[in-house]
Amino acid sequence: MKALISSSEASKLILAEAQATPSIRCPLNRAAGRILREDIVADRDLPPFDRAMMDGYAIRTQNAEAKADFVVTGQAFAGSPQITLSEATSSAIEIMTGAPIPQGADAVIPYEWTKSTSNDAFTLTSNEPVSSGLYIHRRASDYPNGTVLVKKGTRLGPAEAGIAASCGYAEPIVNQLPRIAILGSGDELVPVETNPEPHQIRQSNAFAVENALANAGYPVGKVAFLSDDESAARPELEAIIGESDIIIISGAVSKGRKDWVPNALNSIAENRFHGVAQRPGKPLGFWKHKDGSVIFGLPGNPVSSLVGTHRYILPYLNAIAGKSESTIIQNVCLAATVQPLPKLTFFLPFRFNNDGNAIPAPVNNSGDYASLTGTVGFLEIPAGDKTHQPGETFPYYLWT
Ligand SMILES: Nc1nc2c(c(=O)[nH]1)N[C@H]1C(S)=C(S)[C@@H](COP(=O)(O)OP(=O)(O)OC[C@H]3O[C@@H](n4cnc5c(N)ncnc54)[C@H](O)[C@@H]3O)O[C@H]1N2
Ligand code: MOO
Repeated sequence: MKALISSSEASKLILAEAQATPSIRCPLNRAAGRILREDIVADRDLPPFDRAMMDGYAIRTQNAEAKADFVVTGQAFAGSPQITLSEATSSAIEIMTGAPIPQGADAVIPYEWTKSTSNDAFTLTSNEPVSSGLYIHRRASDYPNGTVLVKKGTRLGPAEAGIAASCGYAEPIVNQLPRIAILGSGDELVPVETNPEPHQIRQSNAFAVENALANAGYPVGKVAFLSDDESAARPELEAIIGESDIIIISGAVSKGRKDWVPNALNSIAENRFHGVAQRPGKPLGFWKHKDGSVIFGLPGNPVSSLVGTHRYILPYLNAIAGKSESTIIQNVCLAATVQPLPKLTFFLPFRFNNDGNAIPAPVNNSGDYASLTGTVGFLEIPAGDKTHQPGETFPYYLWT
């Protein structure tokens, strides 16, 4: 490891390598979680016609004021073209939610406000005021044709997918997904379904990191394990680098005798940094391969791997995807005192209290992943000496 660099410097060096992935058209039903590379523009007024907001009767309000009996002269259904309310006094059209308001009608009275007097007649029984426009969702009252409804750079969540569909975007232009590989390392690791020997542990980091990425919209294409024996593992490492855009190696990046990964990477890729003044996750490293792929070396301790993923890898993925909000980092108020670390940026897990302030929830050490459950993410506390007081604000990152 070289001299430690600061967390913000590490982030800058990583983001300096963030080149946008190509834009592609993707069928809407497979675009969930992708980042829009085009604006979604209304191709018609929203709503596109005056539509009924209740099941009931479309009438002229002047007749309602007279407390007249109404005669039903027709029916209007959603999906049927607009019809006309006859000019005869007291005529009404029975109408369903979503149907076009008949020509000549200016209000919809819900069934609940009426009583049938015969098969095709009713009276008004409610004292509710019936004003012009009642239960009519007016054409263009939400957005006129041509309005940008969702901006380029937005993640396609459920609402955005619905909006894109209603505007005719069957195949919106979105980010192409990078090919991501996660590599675990360490001879102590055994598969999750195994009964470990006393000196073994079940591998957990790849699951945690893969989950974090998948939840954020970045599915992982490959997960593999490297042995601590460099000569056996190195060809596999090189093959995986050759077929991936982003390689995340968890473990074997520190100073142990079997921590061969950093030197191996140094010989095949350019090291941008190795060692960050932070806790947890000090031995974090970052390499750029000449064929364009990037390699993150996450420290193997589970808390360090997860914090590094959220603090550095997800912002990189958001940047290459073109996500516009990726640069916005929110701040939260402390609900309790926090002692910073003198020389290291401190990533401190926390929970929200009922007021939305942060209750620190420190882990025992960076192997203590069980303490993360119940936390929502972590605070970023800069290096310093002075105890921070409740009410002071700090940036935070949420688990995905
Ligand atoms: N002399 C020094 N020793 C260490 C330093 C240092 O600066 N000088 N840094 C320490 C810090 S901080 C960390 S963090 C660790 C990181 O070490 P490695 O990245 O080399 O990780 P490993 O040694 O392979 O593993 C650490 C720990 O995590 C467990 N592990 C690894 N992979 C997984 C996995 N996939 N699932 C679950 N658990 C995993 C592993 O068994 C170890 O217990 O180095 C310190 N040492
Ligand atoms: O910095 Mo290491 O990630 O704490 O154990």
